[in-house]
Amino acid sequence: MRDVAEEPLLELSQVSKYFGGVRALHDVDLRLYRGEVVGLVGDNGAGKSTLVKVISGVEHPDSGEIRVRGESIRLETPRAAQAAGVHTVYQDLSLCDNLDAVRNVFLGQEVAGGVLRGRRLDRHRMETEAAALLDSLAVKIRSLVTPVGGLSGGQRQGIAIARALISDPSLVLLDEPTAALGVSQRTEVLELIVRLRAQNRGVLVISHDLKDVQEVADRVVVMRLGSKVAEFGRGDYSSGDLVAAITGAHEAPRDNGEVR
Ligand SMILES: Nc1ncnc2c1ncn2[C@@H]1O[C@H](COP(=O)(O)OP(=O)(O)OP(=O)(O)O)[C@@H](O)[C@H]1O
Repeated sequence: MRDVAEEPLLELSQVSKYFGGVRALHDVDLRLYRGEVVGLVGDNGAGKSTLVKVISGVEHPDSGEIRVRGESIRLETPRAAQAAGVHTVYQDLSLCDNLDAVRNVFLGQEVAGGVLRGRRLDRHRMETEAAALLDSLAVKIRSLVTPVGGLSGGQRQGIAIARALISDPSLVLLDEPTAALGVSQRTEVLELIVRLRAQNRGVLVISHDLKDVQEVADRVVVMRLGSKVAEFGRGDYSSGDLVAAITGAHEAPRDNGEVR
């Protein structure tokens, strides 16, 4: 059933997480809907990674509730998160440079002897499916059968996202997808994000790059010291507003928005 009604795909209520005496997350509320891109920003140590880990089943909240499509759920493991339709692409992408794009797209999902969702997969079928996934993201790779080590950062991100799409997740979490990329590759990756949204998935993007976030996000959530401190809709904020929320300043700095 399609939930075109306003039921959030993902809803966090009052989620807190401690590491010993460190309060990494404090009563965080977050909603994510289908077909929207939410940017998650904050200074170092703000709690972004912890939040992503909690949503991806890597860490477990000490208190609070997580709902997926309205149902309260315990995301005990990354596999449980994936089964709930949540897939995370981490910054390191976890690609095997010596393997080709097809093998990378299926990496870790062929463990049961090439069986995917109950179907046995042969190489030909894997090639066809990998090509279709990459196509759906408009990722252009000259050859699917050469090692991915020599591909551009944008293409590599495309392959990692294609791999995420094998399980047809409704929510994709991207951890710093544009970090360390040149201008044209960043544009490619922002286009990938737009495609994920067009596929009616929810997308949560962690980024330090406020320009990228402003460009691609329908909403921006700002974290500071473990708490969600602000939320802005597209077009409802300036760069200065974002910087002020991130740093906790009451007024935007006047010196070109440089973050200290
Ligand atoms: N495994 C851990 N053990 C102890 N403290 C942790 C652990 N993971 C995170 N923290 C602490 O929790 C707080 C939030 O960290 P987190 O990594 O979530 O922030 P972040 O916003 O992702 O920062 P960055 O942008 O630097 O990655 C920090 O004070 C951090 O030191």
